[in-house]
Amino acid sequence: MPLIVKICGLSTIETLDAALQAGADMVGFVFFPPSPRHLELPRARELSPQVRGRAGKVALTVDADDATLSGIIEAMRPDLLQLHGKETVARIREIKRLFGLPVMKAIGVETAADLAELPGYAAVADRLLFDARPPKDATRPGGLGVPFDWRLLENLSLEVPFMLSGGLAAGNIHDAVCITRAGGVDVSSGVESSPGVKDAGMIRDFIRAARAAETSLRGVTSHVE
Ligand SMILES: O=C(O)c1ccccc1NCC(=O)[C@H](O)[C@H](O)COP(=O)(O)O
Repeated sequence: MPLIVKICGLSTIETLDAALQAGADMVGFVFFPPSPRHLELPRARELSPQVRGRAGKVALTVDADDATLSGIIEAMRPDLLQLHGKETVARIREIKRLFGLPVMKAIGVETAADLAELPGYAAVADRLLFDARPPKDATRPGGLGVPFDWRLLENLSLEVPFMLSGGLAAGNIHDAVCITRAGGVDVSSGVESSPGVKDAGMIRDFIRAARAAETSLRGVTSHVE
């Protein structure tokens, strides 16, 4: 399966275009007011048609209520809901029932103990996203540009597809993919010149490096088989 590359936290026409032109498979939009990447609904409505079947549109929320989710879905018609808060298995089941959209649940990882909750989430989510567990005093639960110990995911066997995020950048994506064998990678801070400000050149470099990592991993595995 080809590596899925997701660029998250896009908020301008120019950088969204850079991600799409460079071949991003998914583009993410953040709906969380304390975030420097937060999008208001009119802006989401404006950017959404630009994606038009060129990539999967992902709406990222944090413990959003039904009315908030409904407004976002109406504004941008996402292909996937990324739930990046403390949503329980029961809440995910309810969101899927109410809105009929696939869900990617973010799991914060710092130690092996954080993987204990995986079976429950894997049973209900369509995808999982492993991100670094945020510090207790963080102002947001993700998009902090901090990696975790990828070796915790080594030899992970899951029925559901999973993606990797947290502090990824062009310079470390090769090791991240080779260690975790993740089916997808997700970046935000690593393609920004400052928090919330995406850089078109960094987006292109990241996608190029991710494709190179994918090719090199394929070479290794086909050699072993
Ligand atoms: O980006 C944010 O500001 C954000 C706010 C609240 C929850 C999640 C958030 N971002 C998550 C992501 O952008 C990605 O899924 C991923 O965590 C990338 O983070 P990073 O590359 O470490 O910035």
